[in-house]
Amino acid sequence: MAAAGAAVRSPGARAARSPQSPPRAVRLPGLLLLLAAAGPGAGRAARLYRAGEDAVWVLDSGSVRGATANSSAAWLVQFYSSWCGHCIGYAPTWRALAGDVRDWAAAIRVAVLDCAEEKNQEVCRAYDIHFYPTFRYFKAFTKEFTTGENFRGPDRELRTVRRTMIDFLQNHTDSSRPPACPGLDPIPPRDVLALLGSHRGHYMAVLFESNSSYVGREVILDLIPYENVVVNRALDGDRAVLEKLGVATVPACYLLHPNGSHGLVQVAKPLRSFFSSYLKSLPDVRKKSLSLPEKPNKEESTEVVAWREFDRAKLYTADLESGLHYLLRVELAAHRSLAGAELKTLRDFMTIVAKLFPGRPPVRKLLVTLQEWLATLPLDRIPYNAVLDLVNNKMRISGIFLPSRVRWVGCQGSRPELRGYPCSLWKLFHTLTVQASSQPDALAGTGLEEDPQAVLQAIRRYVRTFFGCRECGQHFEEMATESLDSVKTADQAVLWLWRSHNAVNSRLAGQLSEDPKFPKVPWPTPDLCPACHEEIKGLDSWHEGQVLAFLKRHYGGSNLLDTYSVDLGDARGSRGLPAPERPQGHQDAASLRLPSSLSESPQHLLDVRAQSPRGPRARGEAEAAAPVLGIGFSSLDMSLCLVLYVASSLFLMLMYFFFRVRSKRWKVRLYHPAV
Ligand SMILES: Cc1cc2nc3c(=O)[nH]c(=O)nc-3n(C[C@H](O)[C@H](O)[C@H](O)COP(=O)(O)OP(=O)(O)OC[C@H]3O[C@@H](n4cnc5c(N)ncnc54)[C@H](O)[C@@H]3O)c2cc1C
Repeated sequence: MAAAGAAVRSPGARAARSPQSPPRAVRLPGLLLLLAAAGPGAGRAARLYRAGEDAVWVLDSGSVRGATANSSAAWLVQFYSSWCGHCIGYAPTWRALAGDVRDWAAAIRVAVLDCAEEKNQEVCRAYDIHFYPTFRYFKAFTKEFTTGENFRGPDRELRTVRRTMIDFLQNHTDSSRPPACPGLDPIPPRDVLALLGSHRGHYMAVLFESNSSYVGREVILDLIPYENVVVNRALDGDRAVLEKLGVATVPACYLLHPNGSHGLVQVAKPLRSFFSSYLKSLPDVRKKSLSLPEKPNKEESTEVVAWREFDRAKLYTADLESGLHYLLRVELAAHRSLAGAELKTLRDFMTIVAKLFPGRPPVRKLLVTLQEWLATLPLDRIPYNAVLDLVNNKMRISGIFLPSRVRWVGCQGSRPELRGYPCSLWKLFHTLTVQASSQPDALAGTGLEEDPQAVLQAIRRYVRTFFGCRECGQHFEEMATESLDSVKTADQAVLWLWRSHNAVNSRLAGQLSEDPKFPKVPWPTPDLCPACHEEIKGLDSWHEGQVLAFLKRHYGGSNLLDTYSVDLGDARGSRGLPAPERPQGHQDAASLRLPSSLSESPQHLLDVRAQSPRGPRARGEAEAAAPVLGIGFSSLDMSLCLVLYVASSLFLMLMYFFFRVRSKRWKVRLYHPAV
């Protein structure tokens, strides 16, 4: 235990320091520059782990398959998301674990892969990663592609994970066992007696221990890279042997020297680190070269990201759009296809978003198109790629567009891994509840208009089903189960979310995921809303009426600034017009509807095939056709091609008959000039 503790200290200490260390920042006149490496879609790196600096193997889309397939070592990979608070909080433990088992690398390696990086999103989908962190074991010498075995342990404490690593190694068959991994099963105690006095040219250590102890196996693995020493373990069942060797308590280490002498090892404490350290420092015991995570050849590109000065009292379109981009193109991408309750959750959530999102017209049009498509789709399963095609507007329908990059403004973090997506999601959720209470008609015709909890329920189900941070989802669900029933009006829904968010803030205050520049305090702070705070009998209290009014102002469309928003270029369709008006309720949303022939066409295509006389088979084909989107053509593209092809063939045939008839007439004229 002390060994673990000692090892934990070194990487852990670094990790514990880092959150407090200031961002590498340079202040230039009027501009604060953050030095950050390239990263998750934002051109900013999520650097929870640093290749070559931490003992962790940092994998990515290009290396994960090569590393884990047919490897001579087993792997334990943590698929994480750099924005996920739990992953941030767990990073010191993971770094400490990797440092602690660094010497086991020839047998088993500790790795990470950041699913928040957009370039890794395909691979995370291939490995079926829906929530973060997800831990997967990969056996050595796997020939076929595998998504790995889920880590199963009572907790994620360092010692627990280390023990499961040992169990996993022992579960290898003899043929698939990493060649560098020594035998981990105990030898019969009597065999030790037979070895006494023999000369074998190297040290041999035997760890006597109880059946439940892991010390022996840990010491065996610790000594993998050391020459001139072999370590075995034996159980303490045979009292006679123990007495003969003078072993009074276990764990104990009996050492046979190369020259045939032998005796019990005397250590101050019977701990893994004491035994390992003793054996490593024996004369002539040397460390072989060790395979360790390499530093990348190229220096990680450090790019200069300008700090965007912003007003905390404002809401930024860029944050909301970046959040939508991440939600639709990265978070949902974790799901190969959507069916049943998942699909319904997405449908309802998109209905709420499409009707209530107060952003720029091209983005709202896109949301409406997506929502209408989802709402009218007769299929009970759709491939995610079909959603992506629509979001990417493969149809090139003018005036619908969602920027495909992240640009945080009010959600900037002082370090790349802080804030960002979860911050934007909160802002989106608050905006939705506020819009629903300010525009009572916005949801008319959706079937959700009568329900004051509709927006919160849609958010709740989205978080439970799709939000990658599973623990966050569970906490949110607990809050909803406890008190969401009390919400009877749209205003109460606004306040419920505000209260719940503050509860999360106070739970997370002081944790590693807290940005020191943006401390988690009860919000709105007195400087933002003096009227929200009052003192009742000496106690700081909220004036909820004022809070509600403040939230409606803060998350209202008129507080939304387009500053720093990604230029929509031609796609905007409203360039040169005054700044986009914020939605005026349902009327506005309706006016955004595309001509039905356009807005319905993707659905229509799937529809037509699904309803064809070939029934379910056609439905299957319809679904299967959508992945074509993944290589750049949607089913719609293909169908348009077909239509054009048929039309041009008809045209050519017409031309052919036309000229045939004319040439016949000429011939008649030539042969009968008098006619
Ligand atoms: C549904 C949900 C549940 C989460 N649960 C967890 C969890 O269990 N554990 C974990 O580690 N992380 C969790 N997170 C992430 C965490 O809450 C933060 O989003 C993240 O740490 C980033 O913090 P932040 O400083 O950007 O502020 P955030 O808390 O993300 O807030 C974003 C912005 O919202 C405004 N704001 C703050 N408080 C309120 C309020 N009460 N009402 C209205 N507006 C407010 C402020 O302008 C603030 O800058 C969760 C996120 C979401 C969306």
